[in-house]
Amino acid sequence: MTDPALSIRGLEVRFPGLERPALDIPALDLAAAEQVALTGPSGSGKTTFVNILTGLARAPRGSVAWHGTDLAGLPEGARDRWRGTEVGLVMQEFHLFPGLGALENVLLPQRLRHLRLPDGATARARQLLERVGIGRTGQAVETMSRGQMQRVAVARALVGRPRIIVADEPTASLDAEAGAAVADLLLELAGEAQATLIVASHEARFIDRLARVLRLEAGRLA
Ligand SMILES: Nc1ncnc2c1ncn2[C@@H]1O[C@H](COP(=O)(O)OP(=O)(O)OP(=O)(O)O)[C@@H](O)[C@H]1O
Repeated sequence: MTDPALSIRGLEVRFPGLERPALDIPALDLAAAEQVALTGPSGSGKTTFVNILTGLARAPRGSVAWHGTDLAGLPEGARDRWRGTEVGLVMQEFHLFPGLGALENVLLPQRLRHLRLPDGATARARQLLERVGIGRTGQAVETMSRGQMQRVAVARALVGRPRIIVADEPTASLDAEAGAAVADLLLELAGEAQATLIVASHEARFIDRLARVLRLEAGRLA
């Protein structure tokens, strides 16, 4: 693989009280724009891995390099800044801000990161909301259906043009129809943006649609 997007070497994460490492990944490379499922039984290390991949937690041993930046060598503040520009996150429980409309939710991370909104951010947010099928951009998010909420979260994840999109059980709390719509949007929009997509999921109907499947078993890639 020439110039992988992600290159992991010698990653090991241990927690107190556990005999074996929660994660033990000697080597893993992902190409840019690859679409990857992360799956495995409960307790196999998926959340731990997502936290390491997104820099929410620091790798205590080994290297986790995205486009040449080794997250293991960055302190927390630098990892947060890196995540803010490089990663779009979609979580199971949406993490939207109640009381604000869809458009303001999509723009909120941009507002917090930059002192003023970057040129074109509002236009791009509106365009993304239209793309994910949210017509009433001022509707307070807490009044939306769960499927609509997750579609707002997908638009928010993409608005800053991240090179990496990580979704943690994005369809687990949605019914089949809403889940399928969110899966379609994630695959299409990540593909169009040529972003590397990593989806942690238990759901066969989603996993089967991703080009590559990483299966964790007791912290190791099977
Ligand atoms: N902070 C922690 N302290 C101690 N043990 C932990 C900690 N975080 C995770 N673990 C342990 O590490 C292992 C992997 O946990 P992790 O949450 O990554 O699994 P998972 O595959 O995401 O599970 P699930 O699908 O149930 O969410 C488990 O044995 C868990 O109990």
